[in-house]
Amino acid sequence: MTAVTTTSPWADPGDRRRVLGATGLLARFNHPEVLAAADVHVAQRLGSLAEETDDEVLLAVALAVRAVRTGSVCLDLATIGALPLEDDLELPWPEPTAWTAAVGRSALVAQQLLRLDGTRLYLDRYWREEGQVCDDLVARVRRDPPEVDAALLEAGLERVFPGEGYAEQRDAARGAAVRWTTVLTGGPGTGKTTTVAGLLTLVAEQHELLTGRPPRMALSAPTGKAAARLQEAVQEATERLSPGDQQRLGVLHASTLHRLLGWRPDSRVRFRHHRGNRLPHDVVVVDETSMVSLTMMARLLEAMRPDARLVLVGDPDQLASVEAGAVLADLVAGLEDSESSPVAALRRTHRFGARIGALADALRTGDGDAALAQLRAGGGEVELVDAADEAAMTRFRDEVADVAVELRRTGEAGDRSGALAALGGHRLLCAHREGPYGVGGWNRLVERLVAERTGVTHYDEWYAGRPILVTANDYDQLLNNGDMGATVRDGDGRLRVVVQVGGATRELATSRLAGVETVHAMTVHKSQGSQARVVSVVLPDEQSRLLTRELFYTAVTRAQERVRVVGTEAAVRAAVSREVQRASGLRERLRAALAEPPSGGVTLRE
Ligand SMILES: Nc1ncnc2c1ncn2[C@@H]1O[C@H](COP(=O)(O)OP(=O)(O)OP(=O)(O)O)[C@@H](O)[C@H]1O
Repeated sequence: MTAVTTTSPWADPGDRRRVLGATGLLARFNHPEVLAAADVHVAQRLGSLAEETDDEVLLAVALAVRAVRTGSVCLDLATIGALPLEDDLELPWPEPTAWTAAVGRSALVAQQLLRLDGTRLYLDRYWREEGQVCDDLVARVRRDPPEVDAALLEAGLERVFPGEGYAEQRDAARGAAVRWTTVLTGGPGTGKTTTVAGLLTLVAEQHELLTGRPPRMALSAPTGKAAARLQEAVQEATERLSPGDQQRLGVLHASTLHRLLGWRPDSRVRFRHHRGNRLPHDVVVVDETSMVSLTMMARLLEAMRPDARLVLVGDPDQLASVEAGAVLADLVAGLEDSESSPVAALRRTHRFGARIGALADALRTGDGDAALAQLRAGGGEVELVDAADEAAMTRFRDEVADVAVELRRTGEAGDRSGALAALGGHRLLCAHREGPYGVGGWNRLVERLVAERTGVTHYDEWYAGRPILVTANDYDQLLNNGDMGATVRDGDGRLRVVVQVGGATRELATSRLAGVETVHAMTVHKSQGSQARVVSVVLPDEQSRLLTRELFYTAVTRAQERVRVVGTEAAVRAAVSREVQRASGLRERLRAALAEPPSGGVTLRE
């Protein structure tokens, strides 16, 4: 059976505060495993606003606040009582049917501070956003398709995606060319970016024929790092097109979704572009859509012109957004079975070896036996290092230290390209930040091993060979949260940091870098959207709530050539069987809406 965790890695497991004034069920559930103090406070506040005193209703409110805090869009009253808790914590969960009825009678629901849909309970804002995403998408899917010249399209498809090797991408692009909305999914290396570049050429060709001018195209991604990577990947894919197609596309720039929609100094969730001031673009591509939250998707959809094409690209099996929602996975599940499905799935891998692909597939489908079989099959591309085998662990630590020693050697010699090659050659990924399996512990261990080997200790924050991770967007230095760099010694003895930003290399004085951390090891969450030749994944203890299928899959698929998993069989099985489930009603709303006949010309909300 599949275990389910609703815990998000962004929940605050450290919040052990208890609310002194809490009574009844709120006090009972105010436990680090369930309700944080903030959840209780919000429930008390809303309760007093609406003069709601029912203990079970107030518990539901606090749990709805908790749900959003841990990545869900809503709270499902029917299933929340089955939440697996550590320490076999026994809690007096209300009986779901009576509980739902009590919530339904509440003044909070009557006053629309909360919304109840079946057994799903929402804070009003998320209910509205989910409804808006559903309505806007259904309207887009049902809109009359864009005009295309079929003969020109077919000729273009044959030119851009020639032969059997591109058949899957050709089909995906053919479908996308005749739709306003496309959800293009696929694991790493399945050719998504190649498909996007080819599709944009074809769309440009059609647009020019129809309007006599080139289309306005926008490339975007949820983070600066992902946007830089998208721009680089599209550039590379474009270079493989014919000169005529390259000219048609021109030079495309990518930006963050926030920047595309237009920052507003007065709001984090409202933008310059919205339903009353739509984006001017004819085509908008969003990469890494798995990292897009429900709120951001709502803002994007309302800012899109109905007659502009939207291409959402991503891998729905990866970890979802930091904020509430698992929108990409919901869109795929909610739309893929409909007659007018805009989902195009790429399955054939063009990049990594068969073994990594097979391991990723086993993880994606939750097949623990197949995952272990791949990990134990030998051959080097995929490997399991048994955490209980001391000799194997010593070898592993030595190999990790080898990378750091190479960074140190190249860094001391001022060898920029050597240092960047060492940095990009290997990535050590952990689930946790701290603890015995965490990033902090590994960083300290590696520094100690390097000190033992080289005799140089790391008392200073900066040292030649220090690998760094940029942890906040730095607009002055044009650095993105997630960029990585290596510290090298200059001819004059001073330390400099070389950072790979997109396709270019930048060099900065250490004093100019504010938000950085040492990155001999990094968390899987931070590794999202980046890749390395060799990846080592240190699995935490099998009890760890962070150990999920999505986390494991995301980690493994960062590898281009080789992946090494460090852990026990029990940890591998625990990871594969534990899926993150974020409660949301989006997929059901989409299915229900698409199952209904169109109500005489659906139009986009104005
Ligand atoms: N049909 C194909 N035949 C051969 N090689 C291909 C094909 N499609 C893409 N490739 C190559 O495979 C690699 C991965 O392609 P691409 O970057 O488009 O995939 P992706 O899904 O966007 O990858 P990711 O999201 O992991 O970066 C590239 O080197 C690309 O040139």
